[in-house]
Amino acid sequence: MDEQTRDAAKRRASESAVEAVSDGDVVGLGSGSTAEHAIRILGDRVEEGLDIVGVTTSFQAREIAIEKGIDLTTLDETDGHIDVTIDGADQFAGSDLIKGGGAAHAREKIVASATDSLQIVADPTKETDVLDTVVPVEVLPDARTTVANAIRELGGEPELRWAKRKSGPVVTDNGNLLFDADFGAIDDPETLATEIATIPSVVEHGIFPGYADAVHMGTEDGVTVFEY
Ligand SMILES: O=C[C@H](O)[C@H](O)[C@H](O)COP(=O)(O)O
Repeated sequence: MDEQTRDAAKRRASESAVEAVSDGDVVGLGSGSTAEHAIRILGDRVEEGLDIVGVTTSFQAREIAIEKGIDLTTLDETDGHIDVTIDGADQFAGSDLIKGGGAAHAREKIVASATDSLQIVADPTKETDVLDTVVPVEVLPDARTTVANAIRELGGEPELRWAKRKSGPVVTDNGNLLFDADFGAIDDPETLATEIATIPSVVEHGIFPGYADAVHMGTEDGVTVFEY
């Protein structure tokens, strides 16, 4: 699938997911290139009269939402409740997800866990039978060596994520560092999720076991919707 076809598939997935949003909803706004389509489409609907407020998951999502004129709020103001969230994923195996390719997974998990209905938008390159892409792990900077050792003890190979146009590591929106940890095929995502979460000073990791309520997978000529 070339980049243009893939981008069109991402947009089709987003058009489908936006149908899950109703007037009056508090909407979680995800991060990444696929969720960007969804935020832009929602912005167009708001201009046509759709009445929603958004809760953003990253600096990126906030910038796009502001540009598109979507009113924003916070989880503190909505009593920790979100009706529907539209977000992307790096991989999905049924309702199990790996997220954080854009380093936004900590805020994304806060928003997802506060959400009644998590709608995932993806293109076909994200679908897999068994999760096997790297797991992003956000850590407090002082703990990078101890967390790296603990990841190795769990069978993973951690690599500090390096910035592309800066000499040094990626620093998350929360001011932390990030490992991409290669665990190979992850047969039991729920157990690994719990094990990584219990490492001291891990802020959040990118395994979202059983989180998706629906995955909208854009294809070359349509959309396949998986509901869980
Ligand atoms: O941290 C980033 C998020 O988890 C994204 O939703 C995920 O990486 C998918 O991004 P994209 O739609 O650009 O592939």
